[in-house]
Amino acid sequence: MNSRSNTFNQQLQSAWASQGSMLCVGFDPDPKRLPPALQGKPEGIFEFCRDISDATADLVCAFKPQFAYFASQRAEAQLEKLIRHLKDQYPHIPVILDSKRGDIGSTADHYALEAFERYGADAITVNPYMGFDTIEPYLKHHGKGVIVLCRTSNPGGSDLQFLNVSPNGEPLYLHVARLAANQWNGSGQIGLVVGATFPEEIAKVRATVGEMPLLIPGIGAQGGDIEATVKAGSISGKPGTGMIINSSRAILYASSGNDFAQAARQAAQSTRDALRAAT
Ligand SMILES: O=c1ccn([C@@H]2O[C@H](COP(=O)(O)O)[C@@H](O)[C@H]2O)c(=O)[nH]1
Repeated sequence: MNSRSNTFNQQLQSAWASQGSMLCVGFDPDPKRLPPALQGKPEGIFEFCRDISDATADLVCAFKPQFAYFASQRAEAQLEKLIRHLKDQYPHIPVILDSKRGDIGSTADHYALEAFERYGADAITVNPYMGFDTIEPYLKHHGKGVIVLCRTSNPGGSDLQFLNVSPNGEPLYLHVARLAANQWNGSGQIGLVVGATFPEEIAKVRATVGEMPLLIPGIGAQGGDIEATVKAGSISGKPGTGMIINSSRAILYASSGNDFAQAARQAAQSTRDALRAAT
């Protein structure tokens, strides 16, 4: 990042203010669910995501491509092209590469290069299970966002994240939140993933981490409650900030027809409006 570029955090603050939205549109392009006009097209995945980004860019504070959907289809070149399109057309909207990386430092160095230099993402999601030395390589990329899994939206997240890990009975996810806020965030680059399916835990995380940005997946297809989520994650005195609330399938597949982009816009608009109404 050159010294004149905005950091991920600055981009987010500006996007919350100028877009008036905490909605993040997630790109999880399932080849079986592409509209008829794009099925089997060599760049169908790119075109699908591009058209949805163009239809929703004025409604969002961030975009979040999910790496696995591209890699499983040998469509990494389409992911590169998509992020280039997003950065060219919507430089004010941060792009979060959701790849949930986690490995020893020497390998993490390369995951960081892949995310920030190859793909040009503004932020990445990472798994904290292997500890701080596996997160540090991402932080060397000054200004880039590093969003750490904390309390994930899936039911099985409770298998580990709810285990008590301290004498006062603190669950692992809160321990991660405390570490992230008090020890790992000297450079202000860290955010946390907390699922909309667990609003009580969102509130506990918010109480632990102050104003740290929270990436919140789980509304839409996973059924998370928008009102409860916004209430739990809000920052006192700063409405409309602090949360990047993701919806992927409910927006991408709002229509299975060739009108997919208009339908995605309508779904994104009503989600953005519901988030605003709950703020
Ligand atoms: O705890 C987590 C962390 C990440 N995700 C990702 O978010 C989207 C959710 O998609 P929907 O279609 O809106 O359910 C997807 O890319 C997941 O990999 C998550 O769901 N939960």
